Amino acid sequence: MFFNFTQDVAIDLGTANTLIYIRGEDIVLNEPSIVAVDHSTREVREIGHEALQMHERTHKDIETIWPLKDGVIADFKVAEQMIRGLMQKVRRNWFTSIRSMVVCVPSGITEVEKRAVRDSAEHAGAKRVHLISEPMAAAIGIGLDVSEAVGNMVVDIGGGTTEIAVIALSGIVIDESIRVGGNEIDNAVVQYFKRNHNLLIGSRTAERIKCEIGSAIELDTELELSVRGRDLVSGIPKDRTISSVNVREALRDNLDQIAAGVLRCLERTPPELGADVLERGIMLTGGGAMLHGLDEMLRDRVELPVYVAENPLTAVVRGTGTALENLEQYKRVLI
Ligand SMILES: Nc1ncnc2c1ncn2[C@@H]1O[C@H](COP(=O)(O)OP(=O)(O)OP(=O)(O)O)[C@@H](O)[C@H]1O
Repeated sequence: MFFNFTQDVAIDLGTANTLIYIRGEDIVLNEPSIVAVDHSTREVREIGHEALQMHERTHKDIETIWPLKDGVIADFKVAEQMIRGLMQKVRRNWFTSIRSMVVCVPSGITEVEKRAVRDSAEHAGAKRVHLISEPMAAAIGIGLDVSEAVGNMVVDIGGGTTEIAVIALSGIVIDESIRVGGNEIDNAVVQYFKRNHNLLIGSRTAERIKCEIGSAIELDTELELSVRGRDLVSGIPKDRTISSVNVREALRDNLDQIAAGVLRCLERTPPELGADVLERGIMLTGGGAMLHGLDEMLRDRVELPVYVAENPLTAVVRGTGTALENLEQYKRVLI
């Protein structure tokens, strides 16, 4: 009988979600990038879904930590514990070790930040670590041939950052990473209802509002949602009905920043590649691409075709997984 005690894995280590792909299998894990630790001993209590259940509901002995901020590792030790813990959830058996690990990172990452990712992956048990930039992984993940002498523009809207890139000949020709993503948008929703409606809501409620009734364009029939928060006048929890019109207003500044980033990249794109983008359109990936009407809003602003990828949340890990499966073929796209 043959036992294989090594695994090759691809990881989309995201600000909001971590996804793991195992060579020869598929995406085997998709969990929020959060860890609950004991406040005094710093021992890990829960990782992923279980830790998210505790978020904003903890007492003084438990702390929930998102170890990544703006797409990069902000808490090295916790990031390492998270990778180790999530790998344990998908490990075939106790003896299995990780041979190769491909990890995606934002395109604007510094050398120090790259080092932090490598070290975390190595400390979590990976013997060989390769890095790939997020927009490149997203492009591969949605099936684009990145090696062609043709320009493709990808906009990956994640939890911490929006990565905009024009890719051709296995390289990134133009890129921009802006620190606006789903978290910033949720925060804008919290601030909006606090300032304009005297209603204090938690970040998870803000995210639910964004996903359920948030939109980038006017709706034929505007929507309403009942939410719970603290009434800042009476000081007690209340149910309130909020409208999609208000949510859109809350999102406006952040969406304007994303549109401005796309326009800046287009202005810097060499004309031949710009012509390719005009023909092929701009592809949106990442969870933020699922915001209702974002493609339409961007289409109006940049006057180019804009499409949402089929599975925007898994595009990056799929591309990272494809690079892992074909390391030789993709060696030029690895960092
Ligand atoms: N329907 C939706 N509408 C708007 N935003 C959404 C929707 N579904 C998910 N999101 C947002 O997508 C974000 C997560 O996306 P994703 O998993 O691509 O990010 P990430 O890879 O963790 O982050 P980063 O790439 O910045 O490190 C969250 O902020 C989430 O709120």
